[in-house]
Amino acid sequence: MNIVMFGAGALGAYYGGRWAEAGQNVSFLVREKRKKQIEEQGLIIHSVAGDYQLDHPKLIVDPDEAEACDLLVLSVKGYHLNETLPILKKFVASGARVLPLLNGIEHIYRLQEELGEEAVLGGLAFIIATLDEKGHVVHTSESHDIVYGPLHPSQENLCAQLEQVMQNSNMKGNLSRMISKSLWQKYMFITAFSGVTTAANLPIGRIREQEDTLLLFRSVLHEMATLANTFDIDLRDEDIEETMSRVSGLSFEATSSMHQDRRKGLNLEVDHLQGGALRLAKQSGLSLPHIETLHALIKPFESGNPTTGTK
Ligand SMILES: NC(=O)C1=CN([C@@H]2O[C@H](COP(=O)(O)OP(=O)(O)OC[C@H]3O[C@@H](n4cnc5c(N)ncnc54)[C@H](OP(=O)(O)O)[C@@H]3O)[C@@H](O)[C@H]2O)C=CC1
Ligand SMILES: CC(C)(CO)C(=O)C(=O)O
Repeated sequence: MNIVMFGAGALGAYYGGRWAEAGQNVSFLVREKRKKQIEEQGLIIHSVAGDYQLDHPKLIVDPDEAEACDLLVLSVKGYHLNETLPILKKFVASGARVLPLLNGIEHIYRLQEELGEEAVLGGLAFIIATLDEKGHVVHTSESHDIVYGPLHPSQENLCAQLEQVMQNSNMKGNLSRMISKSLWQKYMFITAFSGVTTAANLPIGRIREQEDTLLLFRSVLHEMATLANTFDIDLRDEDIEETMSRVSGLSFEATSSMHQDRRKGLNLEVDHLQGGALRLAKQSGLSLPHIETLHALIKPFESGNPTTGTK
C-alpha cells in the first residue's frame, strides 16, 4: 500500500516505521527541521516490541513531490490541525483517504466537513511513545494498537486492505465495526485521564489514593458519556465502570501524554481535548462543570514553558 505519514513525531515515525519494516511503500511528510534531524540521526525505533532502523526513509517536505497515496495517516497534534487542511485537500483531490490518529473527536467532524465524509476514516491509537533528544521513537507500553474502521460505506475495501497490512506488521490493528463508539470511548477516557493528571500534576496512582480526586475522574467520565449521548453515541454506565476498572489496573506511575508534556513544558492539547468537549457541549446546550474547571486549571500551561512546567 502507498502510505503517507503526515507528521513523523512519536506516532507517525513509529507506525510508519513498522509499516515500512513490513514492506509497505511509506513516505513521511515532514517540515524542514524534522527532515534534517531524521537525515542526521536516522529513523530509529527503540521499542519493547523490538527495535528497528529504517534505512533511507522517504522524506518529503513539499506535498507536490509525493508519490501516489492510497492512505494518508494524520499524526499531528490537535493544535496543528488547521494548518494541515490545505495539504490534506490536495491529497484527497488526488484520491487519498485520510486516517487520523489524534486523540479527541472534534477533528473528525472538522475533517469530514472540510474533506467530505467519504475521505475520512475513523482511527485512534493505544500506545505510549515519545521522541528522545535525537528524535528517535521510544515506545514503552505493551500496547501498540491502532483501532480503525469505516465512517462511510465506501471505505470498506480500504479497511480490508489495511487489515492485511496491519496483520503483517509488528503492531496490532483492530478493525472496529463501531468506530464512532470506539472514538468516543477513548475520548471519554482521555479527557478524564489527561485532565485530572495534568491539572493535579500527579500520576494516576496518586489520583487513585484520594477518594475525592477519583470521584472527580468519575464525574468527568459521566459528563463525557452525557455529551456522547447527545451525538447519538450509546455510552452507558457500564462503559464508565469498564473505564474505571481499566484505570484501577494502570501502574502507579502511569500518566497521560498531556501530563508528560506539562512536565516537559511543551504545548498541550487542552483546547483540542477539554476545549473541544466544551465547544460541542455548547452546541447541544449542555453544561460540563467538571471539564470546564479542569480546562481552566490547565489553560495556563497550554503554550508550554520549560520554566513553569514543574517536575
Ligand atoms: N504519543 C503517544 O503516546 C500518543 C499520542 N496520541 C495522539 O496522537 C497525536 C500525535 O501525537 P504524537 O505523535 O505524540 O505527537 P508528536 O508531537 O510527537 O508528533 C507530531 C508531529 O507532527 C508534526 N507536524 C505538525 N504539523 C506539521 C506539518 N504542517 N507538516 C509536517 N509535520 C507536521 C510535528 O512536526 P515538527 O517536528 O515539525 O513540529 C511533529 O513531529 C496526538 O493527538 C496525541 O494525543 C495518541 C495516543 C498515544
Ligand atoms: C493514555 C494514552 C497513553 C493511550 O494511548 C494516551 O492516549 C495519552 O496519554 O495521550
